[in-house]
Amino acid sequence: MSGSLLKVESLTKHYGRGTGFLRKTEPAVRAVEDVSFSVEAGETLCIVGESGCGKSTVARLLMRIVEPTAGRVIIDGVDIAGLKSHALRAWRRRMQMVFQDPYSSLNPRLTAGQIITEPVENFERLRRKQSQALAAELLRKVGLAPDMMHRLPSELSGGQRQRLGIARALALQPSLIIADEAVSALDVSVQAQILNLLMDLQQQLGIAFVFISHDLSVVEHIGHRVAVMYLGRIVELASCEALFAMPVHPYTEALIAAAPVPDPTRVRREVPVEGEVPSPINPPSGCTFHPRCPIAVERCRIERPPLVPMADGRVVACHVRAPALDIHAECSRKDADRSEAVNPELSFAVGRSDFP
Ligand SMILES: Nc1ncnc2c1ncn2[C@@H]1O[C@H](COP(=O)(O)OP(=O)(O)OP(=O)(O)O)[C@@H](O)[C@H]1O
Repeated sequence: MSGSLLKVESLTKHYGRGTGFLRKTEPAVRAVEDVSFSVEAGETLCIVGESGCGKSTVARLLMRIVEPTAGRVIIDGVDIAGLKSHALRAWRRRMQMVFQDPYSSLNPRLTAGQIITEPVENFERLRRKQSQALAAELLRKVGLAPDMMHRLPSELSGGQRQRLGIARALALQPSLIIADEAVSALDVSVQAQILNLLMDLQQQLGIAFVFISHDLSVVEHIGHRVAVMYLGRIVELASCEALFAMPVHPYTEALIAAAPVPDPTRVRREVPVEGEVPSPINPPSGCTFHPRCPIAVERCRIERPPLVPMADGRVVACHVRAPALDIHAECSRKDADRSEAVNPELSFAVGRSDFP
């Protein structure tokens, strides 16, 4: 995985809550805990999970809008934590963000043309003709007429504004775009247009996406791989195809079962997930999903399950469905009994790992 465009290693963010009543230090919000993944050039990695599971905090950590409590974000081999202002600015050209709300994320006083060219003008001076040509080119790229460059955001529809947000993100020719709920505020038909536009741009320009969404139908449409988050942690990371065909973690299974099925011929198992999402201030012991899990066993209450690589390349954190093997104990047993060449139980654990 050394050639990954983006590598995230054990990323953790605890939001401090300062001192409260009677100067007692209030416990931190454990928003993101030990999150690791990688993204290849031209790939779309989706991050899904219920509200409050830490998706947007991951996005903010990737963009260095907030500082991590621990862990590393490495882009093209460079750890962004070590970058000082000049290098950080240069690096920011490579990673851009598209936000959920196309209404509030665009400056209402600037024209579409100024909005698009502003990021470039932060780095270099453009002549009037150059900026007009750039705005026209990028508007065309996102399916808008070049003469829209003279309009204000208030004169555009929701879908047109989101296209404008994408054009702005493209202006610096990034290799990675972080899209945080980028289509959630749009009508379903406009959502499909924007998703198709993002996929076309990926094909043409080889851009990678980290696509954050709570909507599984959107993820199934656009994703190559999917990371499922629960209470700040990744519980399953798999190819999109494998995840939807056969979810392994009981939380993934419940999320997919709860999502509306667009195809009536496709039957999904009913897997109810009961109870509320616990607080990230005082998360449950062991597997944090255990209080809501229909298949939890005693071990789940005590021990946190590690992410275990499976034969099809996915990683899953579940004591029941993906039990971690004690490889050392297994090897000693094998040394003692050399008559058996291959252990069929061990073979499942050898697959492509998403650990950096
Ligand atoms: N600045 C902050 N200070 C304290 N706690 C925060 C802060 N930002 C987020 N949190 C908490 O961190 C946790 C994760 O929040 P985050 O916004 O990352 O979740 P999310 O999965 O993106 O949710 P949503 O889908 O609702 O946007 C939540 O419990 C949230 O309340």
